Amino acid sequence: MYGTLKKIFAFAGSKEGLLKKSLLFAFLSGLFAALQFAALFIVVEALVSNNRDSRFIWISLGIMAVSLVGRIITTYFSTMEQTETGYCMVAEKRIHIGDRLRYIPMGYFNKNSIGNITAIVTTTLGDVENSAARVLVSVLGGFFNSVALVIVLLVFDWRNGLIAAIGVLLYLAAAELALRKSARLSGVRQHTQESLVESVLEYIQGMGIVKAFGMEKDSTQSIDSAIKASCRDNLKLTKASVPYDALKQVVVRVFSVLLPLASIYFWLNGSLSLAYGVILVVASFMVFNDLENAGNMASLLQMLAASMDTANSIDDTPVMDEKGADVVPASSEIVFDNVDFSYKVNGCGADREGGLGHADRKILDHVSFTIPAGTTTAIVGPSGSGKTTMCNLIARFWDVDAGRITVGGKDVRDFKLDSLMKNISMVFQNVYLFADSIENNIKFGCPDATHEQVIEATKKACCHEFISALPDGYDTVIGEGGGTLSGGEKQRISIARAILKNAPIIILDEATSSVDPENEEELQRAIAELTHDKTIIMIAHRLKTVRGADQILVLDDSHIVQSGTHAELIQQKGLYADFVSARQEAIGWKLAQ
Ligand SMILES: Nc1ncnc2c1ncn2[C@@H]1O[C@H](COP(=O)(O)OP(=O)(O)OP(=O)(O)O)[C@@H](O)[C@H]1O
Repeated sequence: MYGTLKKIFAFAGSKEGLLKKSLLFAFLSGLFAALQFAALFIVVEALVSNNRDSRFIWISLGIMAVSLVGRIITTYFSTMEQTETGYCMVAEKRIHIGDRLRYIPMGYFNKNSIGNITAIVTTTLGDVENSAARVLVSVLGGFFNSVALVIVLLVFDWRNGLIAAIGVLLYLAAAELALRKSARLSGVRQHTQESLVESVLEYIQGMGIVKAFGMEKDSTQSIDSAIKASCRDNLKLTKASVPYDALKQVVVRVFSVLLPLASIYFWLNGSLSLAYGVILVVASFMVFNDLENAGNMASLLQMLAASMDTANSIDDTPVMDEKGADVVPASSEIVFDNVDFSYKVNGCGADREGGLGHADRKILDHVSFTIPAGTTTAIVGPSGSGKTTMCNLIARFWDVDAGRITVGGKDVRDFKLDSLMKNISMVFQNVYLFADSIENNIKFGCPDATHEQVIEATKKACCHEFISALPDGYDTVIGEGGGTLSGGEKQRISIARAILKNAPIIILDEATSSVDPENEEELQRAIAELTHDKTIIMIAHRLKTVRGADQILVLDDSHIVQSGTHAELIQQKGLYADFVSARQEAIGWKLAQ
């Protein structure tokens, strides 16, 4: 139990002080409660000795009043501090996780699916938020109070005190056994809870496909089994604690009877006064009442500890930014120097410890090339050859396994991610827009931009007109993922975002999906504005774009198999010429028009 309590204090982080304050108030509340005991003693002794002096009644009432007011005030503050601790420490943790995720290699998101992370940030931390501080204060407060009462019993009559102490120790032993038993099961339950959230998310996200293929019935199978697993593990956890709960009950019941019986016995044999006897009978009920409350809460401790372990597990993932510095590169030249890269099947891309597992496929094998500053480089190659991966490595979504990638002569691993990304704008094929206003989506990489700057960017990206025509214009809130806009509109908004950011390097994944002619023309104009005077690396699908590039890199089978201008490559026999001649019938990549 000590380890679990320590974990909660550590989890509280900068809010540890608040937690301690809350405990202090709970402890004071216990002391005020014990005052009732003194008041009662005064009354009982007056009754037993037939003392009719009303002063005793007034003193007793006065003590009772102090006890009551003291309890109300201390309980109020203890509850307030608990609530604040719960919300604040979890808010801190959520922000910390959010920050950390920015610096974790993308491979982590493969291993730990989005559902898993969502479960941690919502349900797992929700449990901690609502109950960690309350449970801790109730458990520790309860134990403090019962120990304090045992001490009082020892002072009044050591024999009764000893019996109570044995009862408390036996109860604590049973509670510790219960905690140990639930430790393993709590972890399993935590895992099934995460799987449940994961299945629900997947079910909702895949609803469109499910409907399109009429698979509604089959698609619920995974969610059904996740619900059943969650139910099974919750039951297992509860059932596992039943014998220990019963044991705790036996201890409480036996000692609750034993203590008053002992007081009566000692009074009958003349070794205890009547007043002491009555007080000891009352106190014996109080000892086990507090202990029982604390013990019931203690069974939640292990579940909370498991939740905290899960939330902390994100901290164990190595981040990419630890050695980075704020670098302003001398130029926007990009160099791949003997780069090797493969996705790790059992780890993330940045994990370079284990070498290649048997199922790891090398995506890049000793790849070297230079993209001079201010030029356009088109990457072409069959589907799955690694074009996107190559672009993502420049932005350090993953780290290379061997060799190095430099920007302006500096290894990208020497940059802080923020300072690297100041130099790069990425325009993806699948645009993601946040459930926020159009203006905020455009300002995403540049939050300090003015409205005028946003309009200037949208005019260049050919999207000002359609945005202005929307009922709320730039304040229009778009659905999550940009669901309420067409593909072409989303693409142009993402280009406006990149224009506003004005980074010297543009990584562009050209749209393959057929855009209608009107959109197509506007899209090309937007791209021309974006890429003006920049260093561009693009995954090109259209022959027109490829032709205009200063350099074409043909990627196949983990190597750059050809490089040069269109005119040079078309002269050579090879993959590029084959692809150009195959045109529309191209096997994996399309050169439209
Ligand atoms: N996150 C990932 N984890 C594991 N393997 C991946 C991951 N992303 C891509 N791959 C694999 O790496 C290979 C290269 O993928 P990549 O997306 O870079 O190719 P591409 O040339 O851009 O393909 P396309 O033209 O179809 O978009 C593919 O076999 C792909 O399945």
